[in-house]
Amino acid sequence: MTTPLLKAENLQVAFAGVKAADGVNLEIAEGEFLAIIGPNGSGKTTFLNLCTGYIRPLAGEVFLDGRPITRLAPRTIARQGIARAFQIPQLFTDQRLIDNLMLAVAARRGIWDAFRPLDRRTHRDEAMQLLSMVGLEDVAEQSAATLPEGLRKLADIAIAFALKPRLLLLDEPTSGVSAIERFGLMETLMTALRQARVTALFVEHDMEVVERYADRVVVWDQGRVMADGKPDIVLKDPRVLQNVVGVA
Ligand SMILES: Nc1ncnc2c1ncn2[C@@H]1O[C@H](COP(=O)(O)OP(=O)(O)OP(=O)(O)O)[C@@H](O)[C@H]1O
Repeated sequence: MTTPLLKAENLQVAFAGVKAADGVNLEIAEGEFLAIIGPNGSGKTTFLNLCTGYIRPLAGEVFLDGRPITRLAPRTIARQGIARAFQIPQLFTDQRLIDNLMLAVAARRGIWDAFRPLDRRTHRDEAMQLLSMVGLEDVAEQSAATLPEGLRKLADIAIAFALKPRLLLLDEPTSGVSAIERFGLMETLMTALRQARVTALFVEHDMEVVERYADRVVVWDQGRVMADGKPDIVLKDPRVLQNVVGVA
């Protein structure tokens, strides 16, 4: 049997008595595109925080490629291959887009290289390649502040790719993006993931996006996984319809 890329085993977390993870078990295979859905406050973001080391569980383990990462620092986990893109893009808005990308490349390579003229050229080339992966090469010189939300989301994804991750965690990639732009953003994301051979997990509230793009959907409820399977089956489950989709 092949080792899953990510494995969560019996994760437990409580905040002031509220169980944000109440025995989470989940495996993600290499190459999967997995959606996490669930009501507000059910523990989806907490799970991403556990995988990236931002919070530590009271009990349980997270394994990357069979090796425990649960108690490692977030930057160590990032270096081992887990990157993250946020619901609110994490950009330096007073900087040009290309500068944001060059900083991300420099952070991976070792920041001091960025100040040597020769290395600056390599950083710039890699930054442009990352921008072209998500179709943003034409706005590279623009200030990040001037970009619409959909393009900022793509820029944040390009920054996550700068880490050369094996697993990308995305918190609501389509939130704040107009209905018209949503599918375009997802198409670009899917192409970039395939091209870079990156496995991904995304938290999503838009069921049309989940149905159209996810290979598998995992449903969270009160800090637990309540359903797990193919979108066309899970999204028809009456319990899921009632608890998550809001249709009785
Ligand atoms: N740092 C924290 N301190 C205190 N309580 C927290 C913290 N993080 C999460 N919680 C609580 O843990 C529970 C799970 O929150 P979490 O953000 O993981 O849910 P979620 O499913 O991502 O919700 P949403 O869909 O609204 O983003 C909630 O009751 C939340 O208030």
